[in-house]
Amino acid sequence: MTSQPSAVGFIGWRGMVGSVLMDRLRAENDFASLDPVFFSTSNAGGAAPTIEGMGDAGTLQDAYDIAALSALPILVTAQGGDYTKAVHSKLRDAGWDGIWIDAASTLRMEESSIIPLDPVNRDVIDAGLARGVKDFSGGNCTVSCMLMGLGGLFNNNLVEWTTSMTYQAASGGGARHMREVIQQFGDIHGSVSDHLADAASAILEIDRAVLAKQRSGELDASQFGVPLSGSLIPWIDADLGNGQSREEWKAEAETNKILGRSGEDLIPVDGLCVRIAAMRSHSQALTIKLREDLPVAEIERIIDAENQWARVIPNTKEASMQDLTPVAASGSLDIPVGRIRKLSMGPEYISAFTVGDQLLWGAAEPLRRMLKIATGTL
Ligand SMILES: NC(=O)C1=CN([C@@H]2O[C@H](COP(=O)(O)OP(=O)(O)OC[C@H]3O[C@@H](n4cnc5c(N)ncnc54)[C@H](OP(=O)(O)O)[C@@H]3O)[C@@H](O)[C@H]2O)C=CC1
Ligand SMILES: N[C@@H](CC(=O)OP(=O)(O)O)C(=O)O
Repeated sequence: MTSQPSAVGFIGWRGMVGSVLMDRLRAENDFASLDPVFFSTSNAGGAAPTIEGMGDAGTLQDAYDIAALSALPILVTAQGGDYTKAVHSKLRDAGWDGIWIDAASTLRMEESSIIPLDPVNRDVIDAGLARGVKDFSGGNCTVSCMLMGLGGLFNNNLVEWTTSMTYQAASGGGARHMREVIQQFGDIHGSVSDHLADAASAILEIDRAVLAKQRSGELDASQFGVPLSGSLIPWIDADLGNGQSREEWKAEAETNKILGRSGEDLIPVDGLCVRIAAMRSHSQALTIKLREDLPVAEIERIIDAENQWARVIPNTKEASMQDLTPVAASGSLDIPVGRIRKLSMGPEYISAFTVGDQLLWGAAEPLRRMLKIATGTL
């Protein structure tokens, strides 16, 4: 017996996160068990995206039409926080009790919501569904990628505390930020290309010219505020006024919410979040205080065994350079975890370095899998 496809409304499907989600849904043939309705905030009445094997795609519905949205049992949105703020409470106030699956942070820390990352917290998701939770907000990209890599240590209750120092890609800001980084690199190159073509030209002269360009105010820095290419920005998201950025605050708050920990069980997680000119993979260097002194080989085994995506990279120069970089991780669901070694502070202190595609496990993939859980296909 074949079951009926599940009706699902998609909002934000053509944005950057939404496009990655659509690619993953297509790649996994998920539309075979879905009856999708596509919405738009800007082009209602336009043509809906074509899905192979599904016939006429029909037209786009108005993403602000509460009645049209309410007709569906599941809504998936990657439209953004402003959209969630504008629509979610209207839907609930109108009595809609469907499942809301969201990429935005707006509802993430609400008591009524769960942060889905099922390879790490399937138990939390299932318990939530059983008690009637209806709102599922995907986690912060850095947090989700960190837990996908190091979930084995957390879920085996081995982490006493951790610091995470991040190296976050331009994509975390959005599509325009990615373009800005490439444009800046191009403009900087253009300002010294004559010197570069001459192998005999003095490197300090090139360096001076690059710096002059970066400081000239001529580079378009309208997205990041200051030049990022050939530099970095040691602050991400809002200033909370206590010395901490909002991105840094999310590390502890969201990690513990994902793991279902609170009160005395809360694991301290803190560090600095830094923007670098990588494209779409976030990296982070961790110092972890373990609850016990375990051999490195056992730590590696626990990390590797936790899920099919966490992949231990041997702590060698060659392997780290080949397999533990944003270039290596981008476009892949694998989460490489390397540089695992004991630190000189004591036998329970280890380092680790992990990289993850922030548009896959950091944004789209937890939503895709939550949709499958909600429709009973995972
Ligand atoms: N960027 C990231 O790294 C992450 C983002 N998120 C969250 O996901 C949400 C969406 O982010 P993101 O995908 O980066 O946002 P985008 O700006 O890429 O897309 C958002 C919406 O903008 C509209 N839009 C306007 N012009 C265009 C265009 N030229 N191409 C495509 N879409 C266009 C589309 O709406 P319409 O079709 O209705 O016009 C689209 O759904 C945010 O809430 C963000 O917080 C979560 C995790 C990571
Ligand atoms: N703030 C993240 C991206 C993001 O959208 O995060 P969040 O989903 O927590 O708002 C970054 O800039 O890399």
